[in-house]
Amino acid sequence: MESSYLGTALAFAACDVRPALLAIVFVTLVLWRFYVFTILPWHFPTDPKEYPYWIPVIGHLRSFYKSSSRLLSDARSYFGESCEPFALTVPGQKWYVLTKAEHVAATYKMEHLSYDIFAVEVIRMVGVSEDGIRKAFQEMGHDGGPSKHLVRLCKEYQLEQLSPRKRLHELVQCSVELLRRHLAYFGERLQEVEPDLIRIFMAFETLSWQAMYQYPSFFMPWKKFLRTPKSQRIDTSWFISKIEEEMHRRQIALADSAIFLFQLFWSINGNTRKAAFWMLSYIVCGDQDLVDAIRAETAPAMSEPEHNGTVVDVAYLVNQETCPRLNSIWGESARLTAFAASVRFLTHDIELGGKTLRNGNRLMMPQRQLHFSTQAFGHTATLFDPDRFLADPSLRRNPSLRPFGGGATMCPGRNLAKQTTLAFVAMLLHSFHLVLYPPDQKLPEPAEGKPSIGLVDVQNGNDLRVRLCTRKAAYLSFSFPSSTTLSPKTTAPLTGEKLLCLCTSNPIQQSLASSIAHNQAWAAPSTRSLLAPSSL
Ligand code: HEM
Repeated sequence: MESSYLGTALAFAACDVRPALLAIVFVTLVLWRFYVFTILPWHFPTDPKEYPYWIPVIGHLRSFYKSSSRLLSDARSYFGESCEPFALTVPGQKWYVLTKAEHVAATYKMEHLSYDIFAVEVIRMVGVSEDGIRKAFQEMGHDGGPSKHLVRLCKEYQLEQLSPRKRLHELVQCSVELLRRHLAYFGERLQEVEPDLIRIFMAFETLSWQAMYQYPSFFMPWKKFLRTPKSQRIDTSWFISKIEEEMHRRQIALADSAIFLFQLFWSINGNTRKAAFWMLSYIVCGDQDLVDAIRAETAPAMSEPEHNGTVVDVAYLVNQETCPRLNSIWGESARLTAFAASVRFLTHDIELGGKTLRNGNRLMMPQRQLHFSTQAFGHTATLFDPDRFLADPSLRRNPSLRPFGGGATMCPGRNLAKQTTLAFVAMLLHSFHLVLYPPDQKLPEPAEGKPSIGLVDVQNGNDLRVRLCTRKAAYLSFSFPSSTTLSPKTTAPLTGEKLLCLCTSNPIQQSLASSIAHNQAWAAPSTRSLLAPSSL
């Protein structure tokens, strides 16, 4: 009898305790929130204000992974669109966010701010062993010069390979002349060891980081590439050969070297294909006059088929004077689709816009916030305007325009990306009539929620389908690799109308004609293309 009283009393107590506990937790959180987001800012008025959150340490983790760009916009409007530096906690780490062009420009000039911490985090995340990381960051003398670590050397070699006055020309020539046939950086060997590389790479990009943990075999092609005797891959670029020599000198294990090479492959190819996709999407979804205007403007750059030199005069295409509209569209599509952020680590306090940004925290400069600034780009900032940079060429130098980042980490591949993309777009428009099929498609939606390290991906299920009809067989005939069995002169399929999923077109590696010749990009409306991101 007594025990049943006790049981009932305990049950009541348990029932009563839960709401009481909840109340205590709630009151504690309210007090903590009041202290952190009201009292502390009052004590430290020059510290950037922090966007409030409810769960300590976790901060804005959930909203960040749901849509980082939405979180940043929400935070900005919370602070009244003031453009002052503000702070965000994403888990356990405080990030200062800069959305004002002047602050971003000032930060890019602070070359002493550190980036290495992020380089190590990424290398570790993609699976390089601790031994590989140690060897990569080991300072070693080189050719009698000062001691440098591999990541620094890699950057210097990239700059030499990609600088217009140095080795860029050879790379662009190779990329454009053999647009689809060559992996310009790695030569043909990489494609030979893994013919399915493009599809695997796009699958990787879709699954992003998860892919590396789930499929360690992903790095196999680069291992096979490294194992291939150099005499069998003499078309490897200068840059890749130098990095390979350096990794060998440092005795970096094969598995780690393969991951380093993969990372380079990723940075070289990941964004360029998206640039071509978005640029073509804007053009094809615009009106026919735009297509005609670009064709007329770029026509002098297209050489005659009998001519044995380059198919397309890239210098003519990238020149603002000779091709102002093409260049305007390049700038505009990069402005609208750049979703990355430059990042820095604060190794000491800095002053910016009257605020003190404290040592030990991280700094983020998100491009999208700058690119959608109505102050810089007017009330149409969120809309595509093909003539924006044509009407106001000074916008090209506006400090709010940062599709390639800036300062010490500014993208060294920007010239290569622009040249190959414009060459690809011009070749495509001169080779084909492009018609939306089905006709009522809208511009694909960007996958805004997905974190990006460059241009935004397309939203799942948003591929654009176009019907291609050949205009000039001559350009196509150039596009065919000699190895393909479908010779340009004899191939029947090219005379008819065909479907191509634009997403499949990797301008450097795959090329339009190769896609068609290998039947990879053909897709009946009911058949999902193997390569379309949404089908992976
Ligand atoms: C449209 C195409 C491309 C876009 C939008 C793009 C964008 C970017 C951005 C935003 C950054 C970070 C900048 C910063 O932190 O401030 C970056 C860095 C980098 N990009 Fe690109 N990129 C493109 C193409 C390329 C190509 C073709 C290559 C190589 C051939 C390349 C190589 C690199 C490298 C090595 C870095 C790291 C630089 C460093 O840490 O110092 N990118 N890119």
